[in-house]
Amino acid sequence: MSDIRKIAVLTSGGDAPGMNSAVRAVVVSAINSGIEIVGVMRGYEGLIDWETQPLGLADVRNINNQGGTILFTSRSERFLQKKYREQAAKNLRDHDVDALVAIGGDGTLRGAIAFQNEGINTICIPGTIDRDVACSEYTLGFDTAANTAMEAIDRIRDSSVSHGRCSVVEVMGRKRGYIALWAGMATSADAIIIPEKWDGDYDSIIDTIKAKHADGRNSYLVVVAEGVTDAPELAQMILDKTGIESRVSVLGYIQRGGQPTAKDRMYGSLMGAYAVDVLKKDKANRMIAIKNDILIDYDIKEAIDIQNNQIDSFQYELSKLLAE
Ligand SMILES: Nc1ncnc2c1ncn2[C@@H]1O[C@H](COP(=O)(O)OP(=O)(O)OP(=O)(O)O)[C@@H](O)[C@H]1O
Ligand SMILES: O=P(O)(O)OC[C@H]1O[C@](O)(CO)[C@@H](O)[C@@H]1O
Repeated sequence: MSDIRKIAVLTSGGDAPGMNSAVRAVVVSAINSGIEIVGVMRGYEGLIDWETQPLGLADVRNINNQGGTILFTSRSERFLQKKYREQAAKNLRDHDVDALVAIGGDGTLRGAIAFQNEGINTICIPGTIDRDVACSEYTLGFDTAANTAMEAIDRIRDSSVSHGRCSVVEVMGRKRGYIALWAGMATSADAIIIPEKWDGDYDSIIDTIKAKHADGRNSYLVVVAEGVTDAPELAQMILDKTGIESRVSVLGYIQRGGQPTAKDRMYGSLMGAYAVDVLKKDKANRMIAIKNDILIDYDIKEAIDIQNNQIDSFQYELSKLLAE
């Protein structure tokens, strides 16, 4: 019989489609196991201010299809300071909470590691559109974001073709190029610029566009991951060197919103239920992850030490080959 009687759940960092499914699965699994559950609002901020609400089955009914997070989220400057983490830990202890489930990206995981020092057992679920939690092959929200970006780029291309322009589309991803690679490959972009592979070779992009232009093509698509290069400067360079009118679209926050895909609902549900199982086994401070499409859990300190700044070279090379 597990010692866990009451748990808290929060979402933190950038919101990601699928977080609601994870919250729902945590709540339903906990209640089914006789565990009381409290929702912490606005991530680590709500933990510091004890902004919470008890969660019952009715609170999580019909939320699988909702974008964003019903618990709201934040980037908490205060949680970086030990005195506020102590306050948050005191709040949990004062309310007899035995463990915390934190759903978020690698920053949220770092927060959980710092929180471990305050004696709080935290289980993390990877939720971020960036797919940048290296220990896990998948993070909640990526599939929805990549599909949203793909659909937006499809629309941009319609206009680009009509006008005979080059579209430079900037997508999110923080320091990872997964959204750019997937959305770019799915829309047969002429060039995809991602941090893991970018060597600053603007000339090859210009040469590719010139060659296609000479071959009779009239529109072009370049997908750029945020932060790698300046999209307006790139568009200007394309105009200057090819004479082709170029326009920039920054997709921005539409990539974070919207109804989650089936994959994000499914993985959110699986990970949320798994997190409660981990607690029922009296495990502490674990990171839930997907490896070879199977759910596993790591010690959170081991999880953060897993680094992977690579992107699948086969996929990247194929994206170039298929950009005919
Ligand atoms: N080293 C740390 N110590 C304590 N808390 C931290 C640390 N790093 C991050 N956090 C907390 O975790 C919160 C979430 O991190 P961050 O804003 O980087 O988002 P994330 O979880 O990486 O998600 P996403 O990448 O999708 O935005 C931070 O706002 C901060 O409160
Ligand atoms: O919501 P904010 O704080 O502007 O953060 C934007 C960042 O969050 C993400 O959407 C998710 O981490 C990144 O892709 C992006 O760089």
